[in-house]
Amino acid sequence: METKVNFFREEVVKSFFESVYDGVVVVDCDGIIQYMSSTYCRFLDVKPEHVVGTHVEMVIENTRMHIVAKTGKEEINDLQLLQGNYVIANRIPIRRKGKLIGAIGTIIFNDLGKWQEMNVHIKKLLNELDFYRKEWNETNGANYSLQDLVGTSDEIGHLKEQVVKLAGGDIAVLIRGESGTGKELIAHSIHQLSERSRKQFVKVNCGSIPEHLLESELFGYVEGAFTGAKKGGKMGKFKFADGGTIFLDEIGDMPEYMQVKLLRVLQEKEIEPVGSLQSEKVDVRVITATNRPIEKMIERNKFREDLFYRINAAQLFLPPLRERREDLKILARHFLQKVTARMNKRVNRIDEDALALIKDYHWPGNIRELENAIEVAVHLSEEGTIDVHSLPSYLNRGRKDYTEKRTLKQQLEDTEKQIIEQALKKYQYDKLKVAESLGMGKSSLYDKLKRHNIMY
Ligand SMILES: Nc1ncnc2c1ncn2[C@@H]1O[C@H](COP(=O)(O)OP(=O)(O)OP(=O)(O)O)[C@@H](O)[C@H]1O
Repeated sequence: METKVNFFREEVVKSFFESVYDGVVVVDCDGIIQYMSSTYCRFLDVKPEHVVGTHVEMVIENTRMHIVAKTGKEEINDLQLLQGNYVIANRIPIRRKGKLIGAIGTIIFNDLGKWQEMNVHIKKLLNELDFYRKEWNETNGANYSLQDLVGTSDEIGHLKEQVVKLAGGDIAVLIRGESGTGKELIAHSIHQLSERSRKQFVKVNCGSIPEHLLESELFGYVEGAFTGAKKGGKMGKFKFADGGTIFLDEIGDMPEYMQVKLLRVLQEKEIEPVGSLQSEKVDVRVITATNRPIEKMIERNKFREDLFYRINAAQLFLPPLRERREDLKILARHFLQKVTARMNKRVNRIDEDALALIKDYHWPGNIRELENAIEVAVHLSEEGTIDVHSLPSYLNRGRKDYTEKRTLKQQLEDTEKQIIEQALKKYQYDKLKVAESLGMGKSSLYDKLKRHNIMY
């Protein structure tokens, strides 16, 4: 009688599992499958006798059964990607006399037609969510802070001190430096450290927005402002950043008519959306960045001097990577860690020859170029080590050209050019100061500027 009841009980449980759920799996506390319903086996195209005794991760993709069987924390209505589609998964721990002995998991995808329809809908929504999340982070979030600024050189140390000093208060900061030196990272850090950090950080790349759209992007527009204007109008970036910080990247690329409008906004602290007759107050801290020689542009009437003084209450200068070579090693290692974590590939060494090559190269694209080079190297590396062969070949070529094909005179000329360019940047293109700092007369400086074809 007892065996009959047991047999009956087992059959009831099995039929229940088979009819109510589209898939049932039971694992022990080590994640080993003890039971899998026949519908689940059919769905995964496996045989029950092959899966029992196997670790669940070997059979079911994206499973978390072994985790629930370890932690004892149930997971209800989780979306799990299985065979290219999402199913609803429940994972419940099994306990005997209070002791965790495994877990039971169920999945539902019931009416296949309906479910596929819903799947398409879910995937579309998840894709959209992903897109908006990225977009939001890119434009509205200060994703970096001062801790992300890697480097042990005096230049970086000094820069960090300046950032801390300038962050508090509402002073307008102009960040200068070649492309890829970390200007955006500094802008994020200033915002993060300021009293405005709980409000928006809004980035606008003045160089990449088509000229005719820039005004409405920055200041917004009202309904009916122009053909194609959205119903209800559109909020501009300045309004969006209200209470927070706006980062105007590539300010040197701002068209001249917009420079006038921007100056007015900075002076009056109010914006006028396109098509509106009324201005609106905004409270925004302005941080700008450029890699262009603004002083020279002012001389040529390409940039307004009054705007320059508005945005330039304080200035931070980011030296190019080739001028702080002592940071190269630590930066290369930093990017190695970052890239391997993202790619899930184990590469934990950069050998001495590869490091020497990295230190020799002149890095015209600065830190961004270094980051890309390390990413390539991680892809190409073998046996967990980056060597000279895994680094992009142009690093090698650069060194050969430089040392083998150039005469001493040419190399001295190159160095002279580099020193003058650095001094020009340091003294913001004030030729008198540059000449003084280099111990030469102004006319001799002009001769060299011409000879080296340096723009000034
Ligand atoms: N000191 C640093 N430590 C770590 N990462 C850095 C550092 N400086 C820059 N980076 C990284 O280098 C990349 C380029 O930096 P960023 O975009 O801030 O440069 P940028 O000067 O604003 O460039 P662009 O002028 O082209 O816009 C980013 O991925 C940034 O995180």
